[in-house]
Amino acid sequence: MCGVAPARESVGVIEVCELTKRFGAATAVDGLSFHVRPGRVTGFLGPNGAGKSTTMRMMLGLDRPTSGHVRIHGLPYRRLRDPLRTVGSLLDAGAVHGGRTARAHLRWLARSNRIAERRVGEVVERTGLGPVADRRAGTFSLGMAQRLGIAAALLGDPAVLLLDEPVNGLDPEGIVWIRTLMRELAAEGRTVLVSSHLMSEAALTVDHLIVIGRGRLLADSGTDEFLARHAPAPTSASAPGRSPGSERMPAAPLEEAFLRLTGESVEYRSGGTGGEGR
Ligand SMILES: Nc1ncnc2c1ncn2[C@@H]1O[C@H](COP(=O)(O)OP(=O)(O)OP(=O)(O)O)[C@@H](O)[C@H]1O
Repeated sequence: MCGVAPARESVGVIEVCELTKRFGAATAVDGLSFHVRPGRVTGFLGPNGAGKSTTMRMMLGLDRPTSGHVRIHGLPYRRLRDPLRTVGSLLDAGAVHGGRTARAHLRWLARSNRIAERRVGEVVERTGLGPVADRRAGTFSLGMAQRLGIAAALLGDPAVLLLDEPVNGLDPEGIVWIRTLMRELAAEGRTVLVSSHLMSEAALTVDHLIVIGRGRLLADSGTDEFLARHAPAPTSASAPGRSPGSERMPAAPLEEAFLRLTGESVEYRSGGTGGEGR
């Protein structure tokens, strides 16, 4: 899994290889290895504190791994020639200069990353920011700030998107919108990695699941396979629908399987040798 893949097999792929991050005595990420592939929405799931944000920060070169590495398109993030045009990310929607208008913020990002100015209008349109684009970002609701963060992520027309809890702060209409957008982005052939601590939310959107608990990999499988393997009992739910925004998977059994799996990991850790990890 951690070998160097031929360049053509790395296009759009995020390779996480034996990744570990310690903060002092605490282990936030513990020997994680998985691949995220293009053309589908991959859910990155785990309970609060499982290590999702820390892993995503290492993908973006914002945190340095204690050991192991991440490659995107076969390279560490810092060695990508045009990072914003390769990887778009939404980590902290609040990280915008509050005194600038949304449009000015996007223009500034475009200019400083050699991105064509016309992309600003395109992403404002795609994220529904039109009516507020000329307002100062400091006055935005959390939902609008989320949309601005997503507009910034899409600005460079990147092949890879990393979205950390993108539904946070969105109202029901916004949630349906982001779900549909993620499915469209995957259908365009992009790699979409979206973190959530709610399986019920992810179940409606993702094709593939990476589940972690206490920094360790618990599952890496398609949603159908995950359900078959971990759900407690067969359900009468019909086969998953595939149209954007529709009910894709029976959420309740998936939620139950997720709680069971992550619960087991907590039990295993606390009942283990003790003193290890966190
Ligand atoms: N800078 C830091 N210094 C110390 N500990 C940290 C730091 N960043 C994260 N941690 C710890 O690492 C662990 C993993 O945190 P992380 O934020 O990656 O989890 P998460 O899965 O994203 O959680 P959530 O769903 O709550 O956002 C937690 O125990 C957290 O307290």
